Amino acid sequence: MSTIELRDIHVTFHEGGKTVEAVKGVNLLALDGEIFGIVGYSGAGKSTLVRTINLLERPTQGHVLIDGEDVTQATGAKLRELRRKIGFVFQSFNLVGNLTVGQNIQFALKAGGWKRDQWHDRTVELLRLVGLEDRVDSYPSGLSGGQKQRVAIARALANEPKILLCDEATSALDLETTEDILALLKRINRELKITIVFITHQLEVAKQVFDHVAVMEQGVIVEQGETFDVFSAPKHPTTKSLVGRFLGISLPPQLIESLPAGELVQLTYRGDDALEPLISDVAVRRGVSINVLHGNVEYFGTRPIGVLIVLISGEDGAVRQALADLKSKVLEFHVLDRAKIAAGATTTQAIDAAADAQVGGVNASSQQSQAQQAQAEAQQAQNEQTKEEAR
Ligand SMILES: Nc1ncnc2c1ncn2[C@@H]1O[C@H](COP(=O)(O)OP(=O)(O)OP(=O)(O)O)[C@@H](O)[C@H]1O
Repeated sequence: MSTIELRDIHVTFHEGGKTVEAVKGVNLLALDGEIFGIVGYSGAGKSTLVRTINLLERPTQGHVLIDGEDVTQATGAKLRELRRKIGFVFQSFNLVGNLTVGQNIQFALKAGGWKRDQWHDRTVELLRLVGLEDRVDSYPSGLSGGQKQRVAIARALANEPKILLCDEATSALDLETTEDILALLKRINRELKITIVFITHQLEVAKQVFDHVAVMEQGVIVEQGETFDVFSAPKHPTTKSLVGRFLGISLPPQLIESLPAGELVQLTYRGDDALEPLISDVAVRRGVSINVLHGNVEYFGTRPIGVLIVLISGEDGAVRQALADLKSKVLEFHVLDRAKIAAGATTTQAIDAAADAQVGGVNASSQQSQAQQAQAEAQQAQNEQTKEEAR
């Protein structure tokens, strides 16, 4: 097991006269034996950051500490030793096509200084670990995506690393194969006590295996903490958007036309909170009707996060009070733009549209009050001029 600490990491690229600050002052601590996830949209700087851990990318500034030792300046034998301690699994598997499965693994064993007479037993041991002992003589072209990734994982474990870095390791796989690979990585993490840093844009992955998670955007970590805490109460717009897209449930556009008048609202809540009694309580107390139109619950580890779309109808003042009651009790509360959904938008787009309309409304009303004030000032100037003329 190993801890990984990144202190104030910066990575700046200079390319074709342009400067790209891919990572800007990242601090991160992955604990001994945990699975630490980094999530974010494409271009956020995740790959660049994770590559600084084994110095495939040298930080422009900052420090990389493995088990408390500052390795940032490691070169030569020290660097080779560091890389041996850290396995790497890529999205595209990176197997050598003209070598068999066994030879791909032996390539790593040779690089790691294993004696030739140890290769066979070690290869069998590794392939057994990933459930592919019968494919030692197959070529990568004869394997499925999931099998290729299993071989890549076996190869990454060849030199008994203490740390495994996974860069979008499941992004090229279908859902079922993703689950198999995640289960394998989880087993490796627990049984071999290997610390894993896993980067992905898929919350489907994050929710299943990450102990802690950091959310990255434009080279900085915008939020980090225990996975359930971060995703059940997202604070930064990027985290909200990732969660919104993941939990987002859509209403069929045709449904909107047949809905009675009322406010359409999306509520996100901790799935172990009792939301149904709350909804009926609010409905009775405020004298409104609240219809549940759609719902979804996702488990982050063993803990659920739920999302519901409800329609609240009744007298205007009562609906406003009901909205306020619900807003104070849930994690996230969004009024949906009905027109957008009727036009085929997802609920995430409808939330954004409603928020824009609100901002527009504020602007519009402030523009209106500015116009009223200008009119009042003009009227006052006119009055004073009239008084002046009268004198
Ligand atoms: N070698 C490089 N030279 C110049 N710019 C680079 C280099 N590597 C990455 N970048 C830039 O750094 C930024 C972050 O890229 P990075 O690949 O780390 O992001 P990411 O979050 O991993 O995204 P993706 O999942 O799409 O790879 C991008 O703007 C990218 O174009």
